[in-house]
Amino acid sequence: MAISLKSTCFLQLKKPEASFQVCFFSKKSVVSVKRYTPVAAIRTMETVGLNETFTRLKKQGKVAFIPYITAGDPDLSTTAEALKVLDSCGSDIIELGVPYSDPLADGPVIQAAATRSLAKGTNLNAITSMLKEVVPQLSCPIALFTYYNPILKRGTDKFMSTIKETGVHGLVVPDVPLEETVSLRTEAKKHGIELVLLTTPTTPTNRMKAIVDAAEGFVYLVSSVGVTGARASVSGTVQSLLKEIKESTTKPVAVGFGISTPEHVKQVAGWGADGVIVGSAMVKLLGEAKSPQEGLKELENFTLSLKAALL
Ligand SMILES: O=P(O)(O)OC[C@@H](O)[C@@H](O)c1c[nH]c2ccccc12
Repeated sequence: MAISLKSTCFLQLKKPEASFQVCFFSKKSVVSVKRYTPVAAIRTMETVGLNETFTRLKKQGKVAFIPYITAGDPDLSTTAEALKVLDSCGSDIIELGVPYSDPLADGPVIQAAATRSLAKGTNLNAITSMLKEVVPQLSCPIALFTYYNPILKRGTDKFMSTIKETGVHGLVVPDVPLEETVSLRTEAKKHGIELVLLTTPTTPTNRMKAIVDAAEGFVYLVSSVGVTGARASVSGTVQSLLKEIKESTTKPVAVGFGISTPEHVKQVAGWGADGVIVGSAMVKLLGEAKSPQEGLKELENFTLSLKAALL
């Protein structure tokens, strides 16, 4: 028996111990086929967290595909649809960026997306309202992506409780210095939020080890110095960086920055990454399309092409 999970449907199985096959379709082509027993299917419907997602994928010998998009670009209703498209095309975790006025680590594509989104009036309250509607419809966990200032403005405890209520599992804060992560980690843990930390090619080994020890969910390895943005190739140093990090932890390591083609995805997965993150190339498709519908269609095709590189 094969059903498409695009429509929410509940199977009435006469024999609860029976298992059934679920095909995940997109554009009438089967993206992946999974066999479920009713309990597993129900568990899958309730999204598991970041680390548990990596554990499940590792058991299957798979690498996580992790797209990033900026909330509110071109608008929040399109973001809601984009999350569902990314999920149905097989994303394993989705990074959702909170637009910020001074995105110092972002390149021109994501900076422009943040500017467009802020000009539309996007704010954290509108994003959390949208997420409360959409997260229950997703099968993969969300990691919210924000700079540190919006957290400080709202207050760390209030910020964490606010995002927890939306069903978000993870948080990535690219500009929080390691020394200031103690309070952030305490509040995140208190609210059951996995705080992802980043290490870069220029991070000294001892500092990298401290970052890796403190990271929850996964370790984000930034592939190259500079800001976010699609690059013609991914730096070969990623392979040795992954080896060095994996010698000091069993935590999953996902690689981001510059990855923008199926070849890049396959290459980084082949170097031993547990996850591959693609942001600017996704954001560009959505934010610069002639219409939201066209952007969503391009996003779907692009996501399937990148996901296929991991199947
Ligand atoms: O855009 P890229 O080069 O594909 O890199 C991923 C990146 O967009 C995403 O993870 C991200 C968005 N903003 C960031 C700021 C810092 C580090 C990472 C990010």
